[in-house]
Amino acid sequence: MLVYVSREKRPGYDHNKKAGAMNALVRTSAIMSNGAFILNLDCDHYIYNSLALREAMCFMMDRGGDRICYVQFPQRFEGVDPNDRYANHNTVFFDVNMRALDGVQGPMYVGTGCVFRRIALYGFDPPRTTENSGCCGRRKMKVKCKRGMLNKNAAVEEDETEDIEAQLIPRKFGSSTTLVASIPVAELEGRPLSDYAGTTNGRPSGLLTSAREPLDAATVAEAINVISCWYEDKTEWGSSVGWIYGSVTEDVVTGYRMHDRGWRSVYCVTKRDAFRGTAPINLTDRLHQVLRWATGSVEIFFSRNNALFGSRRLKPLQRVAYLNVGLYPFTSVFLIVYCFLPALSLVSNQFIVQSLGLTFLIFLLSITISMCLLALLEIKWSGITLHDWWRNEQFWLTGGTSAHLVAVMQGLLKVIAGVDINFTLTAKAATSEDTVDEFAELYEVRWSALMIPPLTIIMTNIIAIAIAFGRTVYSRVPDWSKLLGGVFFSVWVLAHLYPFSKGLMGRRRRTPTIVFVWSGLLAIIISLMWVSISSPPNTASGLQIQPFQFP
Ligand SMILES: O=c1ccn([C@@H]2O[C@H](COP(=O)(O)OP(=O)(O)O[C@H]3O[C@H](CO)[C@@H](O)[C@H](O)[C@H]3O)[C@@H](O)[C@H]2O)c(=O)[nH]1
Ligand SMILES: [Mn+2]
Repeated sequence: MLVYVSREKRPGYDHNKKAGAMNALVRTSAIMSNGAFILNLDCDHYIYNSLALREAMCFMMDRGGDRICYVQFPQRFEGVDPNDRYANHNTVFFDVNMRALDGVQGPMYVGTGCVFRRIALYGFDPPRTTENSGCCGRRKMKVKCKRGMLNKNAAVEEDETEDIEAQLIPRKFGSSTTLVASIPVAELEGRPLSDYAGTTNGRPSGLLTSAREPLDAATVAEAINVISCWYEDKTEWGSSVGWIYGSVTEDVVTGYRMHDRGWRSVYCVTKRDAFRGTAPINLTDRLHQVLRWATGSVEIFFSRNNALFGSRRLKPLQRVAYLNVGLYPFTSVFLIVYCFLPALSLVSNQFIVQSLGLTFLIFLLSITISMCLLALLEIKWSGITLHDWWRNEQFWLTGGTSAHLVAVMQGLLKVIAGVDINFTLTAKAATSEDTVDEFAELYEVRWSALMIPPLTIIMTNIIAIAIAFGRTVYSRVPDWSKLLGGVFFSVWVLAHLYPFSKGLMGRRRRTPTIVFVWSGLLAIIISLMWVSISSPPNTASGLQIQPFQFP
């Protein structure tokens, strides 16, 4: 059965974007087919490997699979330039971070390519879970969750509480009795088979083979009723049932709520990509996409979805992972300081520490070595290429100094002054056959204020190098090794921002070098001016310049 659904939208009713659309779909499909499992794909993604669905079912239907809320597949993209200039494939995220999360409590939900268990979406608890307490969650307690209205074999004494729960149902799921009646059915059909030794409340075999009755007019009318725009009024849809509203990254929040209830999720990487989609390859679009994600993260940090307030069912490491999701945009502040520091020390001719002591060198060395080992481990373990990793590092700095910073400021504005956050949909690449260059988008330069901080960093570092160079050349005893040491850090920053500067140059591939030569010349001229201005006035001849000494 294929049904195309278009929900009702009206002025005066917030349609809640994607989250609202998904909730409407969940309800209307409950009436029409009530499948126990739901695949969610974005409009810019498609199925590339139909067998992937079966793999998801294997996890869900396996013994113990009834505590899995969703199976997430990696996002893979088409139409990205072969050099992957702005790390659009997000390889490090999808092949390192998400795979690592699979060993904790499960990967985050990333919005597309995800198979859900229907009743997990309804905001129910998993059948059983573990509560962690004590230091670092070392004390564990197995919990069998009461299934509330789902528990059909409830003891007679519980009848009274069930009645109360039954009365609350309209408040939770809305007024449709058909919808409410479909919930226990979906729960039963989603269970693993009962003939495993370990399953206590499995599904009798053959249950799913029974024929479905064709839709009658009454059913269709009910299916339309549940997607009318006032259906959600005074219900818990969007607050604790279904996709959660009010965030620009509704996916992370929705997945978090499930993990918080104690559900597990699974990451499934198939040999042949399960799904494929498009990604923005233009610098401006990419920066705006990252801005939206980072803004969502800051929002999460300042909301009740901050993992610090999570329940005890969240595994300690999973809590740390979600904390990181909310915190990472804030690192931009430090990142920006780090990008200006090399320039500052070149200009002022001072290193960040007064003297290079042994302890400092040991610290520096051990941190550097452990970071290198970490990178090596990530690359070896996940099988990504060095190129993928390097692109990711580069874009981390580009996004970190631009989008993340703006996201933090936007988030603070929202929290302190209540200014609302708008976001633009991620631009979809226009794939027309007649364009000569497949990656024309890549070279399109569209100005955005987000580009100012990285651009300033580039300029400052180039000028600083020129100043230091000029000073060393004109000093009586040139200290070249010191210059080299200082320049190294600046060049390291510049190397990270190379794809960004390429993005500003537009189409002609020759341009970057020319512009670099020009900006280099410009910076040297500025530096010479600086040197002549700052030369002390009491020198005898014109060109004699006092040597600069390490303080
Ligand atoms: O009013 C709306 C707006 C968006 N969508 C859907 O939301 C998807 C995501 O929007 P897109 O502009 O493609 O954003 P991306 O940055 O590509 O999306 C990533 O990030 C989003 C926010 O975290 C997730 O929702 C997505 O699943 C994830 O692919 C779209 O494909 C649509 O299917 C709607 O259904 N209704
Ligand atoms: Mn998209």
